[in-house]
Amino acid sequence: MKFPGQRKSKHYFPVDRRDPMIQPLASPEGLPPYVVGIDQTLVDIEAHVDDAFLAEHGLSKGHSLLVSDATAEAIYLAIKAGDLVESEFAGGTVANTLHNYSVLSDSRSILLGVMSEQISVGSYAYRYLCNTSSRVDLDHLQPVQGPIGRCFTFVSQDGDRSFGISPGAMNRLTQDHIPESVITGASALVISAYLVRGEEGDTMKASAMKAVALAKAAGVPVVLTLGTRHVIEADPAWWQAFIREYVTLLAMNEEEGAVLTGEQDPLAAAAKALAWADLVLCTAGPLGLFMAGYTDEAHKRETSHPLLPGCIPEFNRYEFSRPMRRADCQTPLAVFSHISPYMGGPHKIKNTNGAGDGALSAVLHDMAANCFHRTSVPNSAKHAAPFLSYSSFAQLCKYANRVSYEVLCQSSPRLSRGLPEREDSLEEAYWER
Ligand SMILES: Nc1ncnc2c1ncn2[C@@H]1O[C@H](COP(=O)(O)OP(=O)(O)O)[C@@H](O)[C@H]1O
Ligand SMILES: Nc1nc2c(ncn2[C@@H]2O[C@H](COP(=O)(O)O)[C@@H](O)[C@H]2O)c(=O)[nH]1
Repeated sequence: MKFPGQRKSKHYFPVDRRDPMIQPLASPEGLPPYVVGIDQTLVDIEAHVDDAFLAEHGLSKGHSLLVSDATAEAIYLAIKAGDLVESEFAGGTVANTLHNYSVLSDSRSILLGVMSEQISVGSYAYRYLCNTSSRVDLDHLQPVQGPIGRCFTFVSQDGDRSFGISPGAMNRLTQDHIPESVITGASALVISAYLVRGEEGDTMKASAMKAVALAKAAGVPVVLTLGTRHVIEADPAWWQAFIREYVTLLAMNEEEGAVLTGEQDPLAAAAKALAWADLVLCTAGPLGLFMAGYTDEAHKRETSHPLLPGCIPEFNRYEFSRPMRRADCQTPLAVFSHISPYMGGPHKIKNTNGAGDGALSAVLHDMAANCFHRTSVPNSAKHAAPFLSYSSFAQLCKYANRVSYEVLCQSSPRLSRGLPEREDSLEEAYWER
């Protein structure tokens, strides 16, 4: 496993070097960690359109809506006829996150979902497989009759994107394709709110529920990304109860946070969501991102950064602490952190698609690195308490933000490579410009 972000030596732990303190990895528990995720397998078909096109096809700007087969066909014909298709690339919010996690960490992740049984060269299923990192293990995908999903991704002139989803067979994952040992052996289980959005007869929701129940019983952190506000606003109370019951890490953007919590301010939304989740990542577009979580009073660490104003005054005071589950804290202390976009954001944003997924993959990488370090160096002072991540809230924000920046600089939501090797430390890259 590659370390999350290049650091100065004081932060560096030599997981790939011989070290007398490192215990031999003899037991099956000592195998390298992996992250497992469940997603609707779909391909993003990107087209640049104006707002009139969205209105004509009943799409909602900035959101993801299901479309009927007839609408999908009309859209497809229109974008082909207008020569508007920019790219066709593997997508799916969880699959993007796993792909990016694997690229960043150079480690294995496992994707659960469906895949067309018959694949011909050039088909969407073929493209999906070609565009997925070889570090993402696809061996557990369920073979199905019929096509995977299509996600028409419309990029507007202002860079905003809207999705029209033609599901195909993407919601047909059945419970017998949720292998118990794969879930219980993972460093984290990643799911999205999209998984509950199906039609009569779809089995995806029940399969996802089986997985989260297994993860909870095994103490595996469940990571939920909200995906789009439409799914949440249909029943915020159901989601609050679901998060309280199952979710360790909640990832959302400020819009999704607003419908879940009723709070427009991303910091206030993150703080409110702490009533249900242990750790919250709330991205806020040009405002950067916020993290909220718990640490034990005994392990709190004060920041050396300037204290920030906000709806919670000096909210970042303890951002040098490391996140813990609330139930693992004797005296839980709520901790908050914020970071503005890396370098103020790219000079030119190519595509905001997947910027939030990118941030989440960085946090997952840090969590998995923590599991790896715990197994490799169990006596390390780093594991004096059951922390959820290797790094502090402040450092997690920095890394997540850095990865989002990388996604904004390219046209696909999936990283084509890891972070630049010559970036000696995140700090230096920040301050040297
Ligand atoms: N317009 C922007 N300018 C600078 N940074 C941005 C911009 N939009 C997004 N980002 C960066 O990408 C991250 C995730 O973006 P966001 O749009 O909030 O996620 P999502 O894709 O989930 O809606 C932000 O936290 C920020 O770091
Ligand atoms: N699994 C699903 N993924 C979806 C759906 N609608 C959109 N998406 C994917 O989201 C990413 C962009 O993520 P964001 O962080 O920028 O919002 C994109 O690649 C789409 O494939 C869906 O219904 N299900």
